[in-house]
Amino acid sequence: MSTLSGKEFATTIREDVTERAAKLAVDGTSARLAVVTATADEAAAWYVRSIAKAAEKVGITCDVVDLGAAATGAELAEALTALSADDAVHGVILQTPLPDGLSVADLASNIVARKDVDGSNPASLGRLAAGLTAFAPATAAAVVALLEHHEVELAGKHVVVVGRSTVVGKPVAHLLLDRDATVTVCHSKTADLAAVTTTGDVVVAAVGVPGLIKAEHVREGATVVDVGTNATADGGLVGDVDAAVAEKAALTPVPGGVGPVTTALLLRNTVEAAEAATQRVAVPGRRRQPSWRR
Ligand SMILES: NC(=O)C1=CN([C@@H]2O[C@H](COP(=O)(O)OP(=O)(O)OC[C@H]3O[C@@H](n4cnc5c(N)ncnc54)[C@H](OP(=O)(O)O)[C@@H]3O)[C@@H](O)[C@H]2O)C=CC1
Ligand SMILES: Nc1nc(=O)c2c([nH]1)NC[C@@H]1CN(c3ccc(C(=O)N[C@@H](CCC(=O)O)C(=O)O)cc3)C=[N+]21
Repeated sequence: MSTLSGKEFATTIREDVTERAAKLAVDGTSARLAVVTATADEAAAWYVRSIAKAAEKVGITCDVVDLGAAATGAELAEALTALSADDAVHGVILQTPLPDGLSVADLASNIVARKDVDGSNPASLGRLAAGLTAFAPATAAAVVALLEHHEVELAGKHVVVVGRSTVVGKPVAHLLLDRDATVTVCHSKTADLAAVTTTGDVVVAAVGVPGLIKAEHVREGATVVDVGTNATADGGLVGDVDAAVAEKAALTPVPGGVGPVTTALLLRNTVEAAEAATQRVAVPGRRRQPSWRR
C-alpha cells in the first residue's frame, strides 16, 4: 500500500513560513522562538538542535534557554514567566523530559497562551476541547495535517487513537472530533487492543513501543499514522508500527512522516504568533504606519 510521506509536505510548510518570516522582517519584526530545556537526555538534546537548525533556515531566531538537569521548578517557572512577558519573544516551548518530580502541565501554565506554540499550557488544551482558538500541540496538529494533505477522509470515519497522553493522544482526539470523525481512544488498560484497532478506518499509533501495532491490529485498506519515535540501539529511529503493516494499509513512515511535519508546524505556529503580536501593537496611540509608508 502507499506510503504517506511527510517530507515534501514539511518542505511546503517551511517555504510558507520562510516567506511570512521575511515579510515580518521587512516590517522590523524578527520572529523569535525560545526553547526552555532542563535535561541531559540525548534524544531531547537532538530534538532541540533540530528545532534550532530548522528555525534558522526559515528565518526564525531560536534561543535555547538551557537551565541544566538540576533546575528547580521555581527556576523553570521564572524563566517561562519572563519569556511570556518579553515582547521580543513570540513562541515559548518547554522541552521534556523535566527533572524528576516536576510536572509539564503545571510548569507550562506559565506560558502565556498567545506564545504557547506547542500547546503545552493546559489552558490551550481546554480551549481546543471547547472549540476556541488555541495552538494545538504541534505533533497532534501534524497528524491531522498529514492526513488532510494526503486527502484521507475523516468525516464520518472511525479513527482509533492508541495512546492518551496530553501531548499527542488527547489533543489529536479533539482535533479529529472537530473534523467529524468518530473517535475511539485506546491505552495500556484497553482489554483487547486488536479488537478495537481492526475496526478503525484510520489508526493513529502514539505509544512509544516499537512495533506494537502489527498486521493483525489493522484492517485491510486502512490508513495508519505512526507517531512513535523510538531510538534503536544502533542510533536509528523506529516507530510504533511494524513494517508488515505496510502490506495491507497506507502508512506514514518513520523517519520522514509525522516528525518533519511536527517541526514545520511548530515554526508555522511561531510565525503566526509573531504576526499576531504585530497586529496587537496596532491599537490607538501605537498605530502602525499606513501601508503606503511601509
Ligand atoms: N513525532 C513527534 O513529533 C512526536 C513523537 N512522539 C513519540 O510518540 C510516542 C508516544 O509519545 P507520548 O504520547 O509522549 O508517550 P506517553 O508515554 O506519554 O504515552 C504513551 C501512551 O501509550 C499508551 N500505551 C503504552 N503501552 C501501551 C500498550 N501496550 N497498548 C496500548 N497503549 C499503550 C499509554 O497508556 P497509559 O495512559 O495507560 O499509560 C499512554 O497513553 C513516543 O514514541 C514518542 O517518542 C511524541 C511526541 C512528538
Ligand atoms: N511537548 C513536546 N512536543 C513535542 O513535539 C515532542 C516532545 N514534547 N517530546 C519529544 C518528542 C519527539 N519529537 C520529535 C519531533 C520530530 C522528529 C523528527 O523530525 N524526526 C525525523 C527523523 C530524524 C532522524 O532520522 O533521526 C523524522 O521523523 O523524519 C522526531 C521527534 C517531538 N517531541
